Amino acid sequence: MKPCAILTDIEGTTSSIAFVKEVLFPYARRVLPQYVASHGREPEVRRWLDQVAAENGGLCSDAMISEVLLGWIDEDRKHTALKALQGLLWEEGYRRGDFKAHVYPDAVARLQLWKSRGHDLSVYSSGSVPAQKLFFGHSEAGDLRPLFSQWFDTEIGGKREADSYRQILGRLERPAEEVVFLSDVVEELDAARDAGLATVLLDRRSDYPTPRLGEATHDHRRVERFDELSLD
Ligand SMILES: CSCCC(=O)C(=O)COP(=O)(O)O
Ligand SMILES: [Mg+2]
Repeated sequence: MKPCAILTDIEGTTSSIAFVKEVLFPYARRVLPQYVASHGREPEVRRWLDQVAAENGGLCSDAMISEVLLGWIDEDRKHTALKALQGLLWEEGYRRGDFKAHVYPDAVARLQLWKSRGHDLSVYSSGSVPAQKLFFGHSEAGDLRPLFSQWFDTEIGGKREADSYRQILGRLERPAEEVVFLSDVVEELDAARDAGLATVLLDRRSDYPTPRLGEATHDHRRVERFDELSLD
């Protein structure tokens, strides 16, 4: 088979939702107020804090901005500013070895196989690109960053918007029919398909105890594990 490109989501697809919700988010919640107080004047941090303040009626203190961000963590908001800040917060935790990122063993094995067969692998996640690189650089299976050639986050556009996938196709320099998008979220797959990509729903039993079977809820190809997915 001609080598193709695989574009994969992270949370719920290569990796468990529980790890993100039970390890990463509580860690970010715990360290955020102190981090904002200590690093809030650094331009890379200030840029995002100012964006949050402006979008919330011009919040006038960093303590108020922190409160908004803590609320967004609890709501699992996929806001670009929050995601960028979370990447900065997690950096020290990964470096200190406080946690390693979860990646399902079936995903690791299949990604390695596809890579060895010449398929091109890229990531598209709501997590910021630096957060994605930390995640795969400090995974339970070791440093998986060399598997991936390109990384995309919501700076290219929202994951439920077809235009984001059109932008990504331009960066991959491939026709849509050569690209397969893997995700656990039906609305993301709908948007990718609108842009012409092939789509596969990852419907992992540990994350989604009630199977999202076809017809009534979606009409994407559905698998529960990466090793059910053959590209050949
Ligand atoms: C890779 S950063 C940690 C996960 C995260 O914060 C996130 O929002 C992941 O969302 P996804 O688009 O990968 O489902
Ligand atoms: Mg996901």
